[in-house]
Amino acid sequence: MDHENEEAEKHVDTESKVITEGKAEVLLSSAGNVFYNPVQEFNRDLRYMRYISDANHADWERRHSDLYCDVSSSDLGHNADSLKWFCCGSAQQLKADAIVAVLTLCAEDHHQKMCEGRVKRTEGAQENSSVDAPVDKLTASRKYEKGLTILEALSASGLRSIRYAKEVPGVREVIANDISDRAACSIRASVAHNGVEHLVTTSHDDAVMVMYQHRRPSDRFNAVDLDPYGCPSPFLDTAVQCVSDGGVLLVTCTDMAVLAGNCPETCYSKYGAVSLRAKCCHEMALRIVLQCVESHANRYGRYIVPLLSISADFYVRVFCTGCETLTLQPLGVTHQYGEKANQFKFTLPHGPPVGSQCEHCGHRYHIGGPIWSGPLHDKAFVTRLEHLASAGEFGTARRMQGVLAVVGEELPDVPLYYTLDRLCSVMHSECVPMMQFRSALLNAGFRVSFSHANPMSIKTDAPASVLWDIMRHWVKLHPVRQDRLTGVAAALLSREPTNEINMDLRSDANPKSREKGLSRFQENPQRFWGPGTRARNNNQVEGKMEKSKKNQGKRKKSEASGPDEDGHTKQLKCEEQTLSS
Ligand SMILES: C[S@@+](CC[C@H](N)C(=O)[O-])C[C@H]1O[C@@H](n2cnc3c(N)ncnc32)[C@H](O)[C@@H]1O
Ligand SMILES: [Zn+2]
Repeated sequence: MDHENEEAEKHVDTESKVITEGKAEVLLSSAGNVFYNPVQEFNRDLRYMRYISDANHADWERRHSDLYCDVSSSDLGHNADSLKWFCCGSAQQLKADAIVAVLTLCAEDHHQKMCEGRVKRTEGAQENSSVDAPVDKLTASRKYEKGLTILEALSASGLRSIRYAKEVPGVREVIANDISDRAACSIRASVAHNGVEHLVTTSHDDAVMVMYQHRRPSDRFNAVDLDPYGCPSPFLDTAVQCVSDGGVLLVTCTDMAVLAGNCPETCYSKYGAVSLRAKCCHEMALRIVLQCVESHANRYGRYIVPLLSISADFYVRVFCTGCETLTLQPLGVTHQYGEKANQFKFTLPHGPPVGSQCEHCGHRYHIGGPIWSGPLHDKAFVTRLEHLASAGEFGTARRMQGVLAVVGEELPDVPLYYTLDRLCSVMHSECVPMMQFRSALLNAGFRVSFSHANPMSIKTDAPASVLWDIMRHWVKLHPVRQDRLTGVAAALLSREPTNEINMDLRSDANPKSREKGLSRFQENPQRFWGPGTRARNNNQVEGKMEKSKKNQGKRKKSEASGPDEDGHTKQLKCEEQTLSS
């Protein structure tokens, strides 16, 4: 046994517990000085799902051409896809207040290739639907000299890295890094315990340094996984530089309270965007993170393509005084010209899109953002993940299928959403059955979908005036008590509807995922569900972290308490009524 392993043995004492997840076993000291949160299994499961990136990845092609020499290279775009079976999907954290974004990073000069690749793939999609073949020839736990390189920058127990090694085919090296000496020892011991020393390298360093040392294009990683305590901002500048072109960055944020509008000023200082306490705050949180990563990437002539962006479903109370109508103001306008998919010109938009007072209720506005307003997910990527999830090889497969199905149904071009319970509570009205509300939107010629972030969400391209007219129509049929007709409700109801509303039920109002009875929205899975606490203080760095713990503790309290009891109960009651009908 070498010196490092002896050290590892010392730290992982006889009291240590063995935790099994997927094909990995990690040894954790019973002192609790290394972070491990069992409720993140779903998150980790999705990361191990092999997937096909949307990027036309020349580097990947070069590295793997001899691995996959039996793959025809006639359709470069499509085969690059096939070659890019990869380790990590991403994910919904089964914890409160967490979001995850999986992005492909590309250099800007890569854009043209990518656009061409996209077109080719679309054309060839039918005849090439069996893309699973090449990766199936590879095995996990075996080292491929030209295989994938993966960095788990903040590894804690090393569990993810070991699972990457044991469950992902075609890996060259996984670096499991952590700044804590206890964590590093624990990783070493678990790596030896699992017999994956040939694949997993333990690194005991500051994640920022590790990533800076891999900025050169030839040294970059195919995948970088960031799962910090709270906010990933300190790591983003280096992370966007050390991911290869078409490679993947996985970002987890557990400071949802900050992102969801509880501390807009903190959000601005960390993410460069103001968060809002609105019902759509979870999607807004994702969009804030995406714009933050994108702005870091842009500094280095790179851009992002979001593959999957998931928010854990957690209720946040809203204190806005008006009707909460949303309006988006673009910061730039893109015009396509010419025949080619990548020929754009950019102009400044006109604005602002609203007056000083809301046209529906007369209240004033809050301004939040900037946010990423493009698609949150890549459809092809999500479809692949759904296929893999339905193969059912993961502990959380059922949840995966449900969440991915809702994600796949989300309207890709409609940022943010309303929630039906909130529309009803603004009006002080009886709850509208969800299917009836959705039918009214469809009958009026608009599109509607759920968002995975909220079971009561209404994501639609209908203007707010149509939503309020549906509510006015509903209130005509189900009158509100006179004594409740005050404030915002009175202002909204003082106007006659201008759109003709038809609430007749339609079968297409019921999405497939709901029809199939999939487990679409997460439930609180167990006691102590949440982001997990930091590992116990055991070195200087963690000592420093402790100092800020007090402040975080204060914040956590408000996060953890989440919804107020009344609000939550009321929402659930309304949900039960509207969803069941
Ligand atoms: C939330 S835990 C990671 C959990 C892990 N990814 C999992 O799935 O179980 C965060 C880890 O980041 C480590 N850490 C904090 N700052 C770091 C830094 N600058 N460089 C490397 N590791 C760091 C901590 O020691 C801790 O183990
Ligand atoms: Zn209003």
